[in-house]
Amino acid sequence: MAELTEELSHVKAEEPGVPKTDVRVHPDPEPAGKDKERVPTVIVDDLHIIYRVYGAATDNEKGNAANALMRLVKRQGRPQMKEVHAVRGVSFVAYHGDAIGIVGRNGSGKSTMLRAIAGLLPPHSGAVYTDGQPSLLGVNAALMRELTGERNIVLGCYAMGMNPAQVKEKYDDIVDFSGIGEFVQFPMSTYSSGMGARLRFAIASAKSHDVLLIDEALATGDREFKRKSQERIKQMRQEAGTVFLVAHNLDVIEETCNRVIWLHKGKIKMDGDPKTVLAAYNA
Ligand SMILES: Nc1ncnc2c1ncn2[C@@H]1O[C@H](COP(=O)(O)OP(=O)(O)OP(=O)(O)O)[C@@H](O)[C@H]1O
Repeated sequence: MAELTEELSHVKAEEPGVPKTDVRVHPDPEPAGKDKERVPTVIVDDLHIIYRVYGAATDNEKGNAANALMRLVKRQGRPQMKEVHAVRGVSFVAYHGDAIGIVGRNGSGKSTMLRAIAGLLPPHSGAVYTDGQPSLLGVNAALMRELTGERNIVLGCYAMGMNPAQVKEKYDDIVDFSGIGEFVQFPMSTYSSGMGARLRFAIASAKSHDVLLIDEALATGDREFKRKSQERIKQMRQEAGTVFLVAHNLDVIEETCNRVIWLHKGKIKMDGDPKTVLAAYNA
């Protein structure tokens, strides 16, 4: 741990041409953890993520029925490849105890950045350094729809590294927290999207995470569930993890986070305390 911390601070010190942030209100906010140690958990260094989309139409080849039919008759595919530059040179450091809200308009790169921090998308250039295992909790996180909630809880807990005794100990708490009641015995394909999201959040938050990434998970819950999940996030912060939260509901971000990063067209537009950043974002 000490070695990694030293290595991370070394990397930060060497940053060459970063950051290209428009505004840094408070670039290194005080960590919210008990010990107030400034231990970096995530360093994002001039990160670029580019998607390659194969078979995309060229600009002069509009996607209409006549063109599609012609290609079908000629048995032509669409060999063209287009690039979408979703994250463009993002740099920041997150610390133990931070709960960081990520805001931005649709398509600004929020989910892409979370997936990159989780290690699910390789950087085109730049790098992400994490201290500990990041866990991404998204609305579409992979639980198995054809299996019952019960089985998904067990599998999800195993996937997070729990042993059978720990799963047994946490099981009732997960079911209670999710509020899905007797639906736990039904396949997840019978759940509403809100029920599925609640169960995913309950599973993921049953364990303390080094770095927990939450993508819109709170958006689908009802008022009571939102309150409970905010409490749980606060608790996870105190347990010294780092939480990233992407949500369009700015009230949730303001109440839950101690720092907000505003992404705009793949770049950081502002990074600082929630009140200041959200006021600018709303302006
Ligand atoms: N799998 C993909 N393949 C190609 N392009 C993608 C893919 N996923 C996202 N993009 C593009 O990358 C850009 C950023 O998308 P991203 O989903 O990260 O934005 P977002 O801020 O999370 O949006 P939203 O608020 O709508 O969820 C968009 O232009 C989007 O079209």
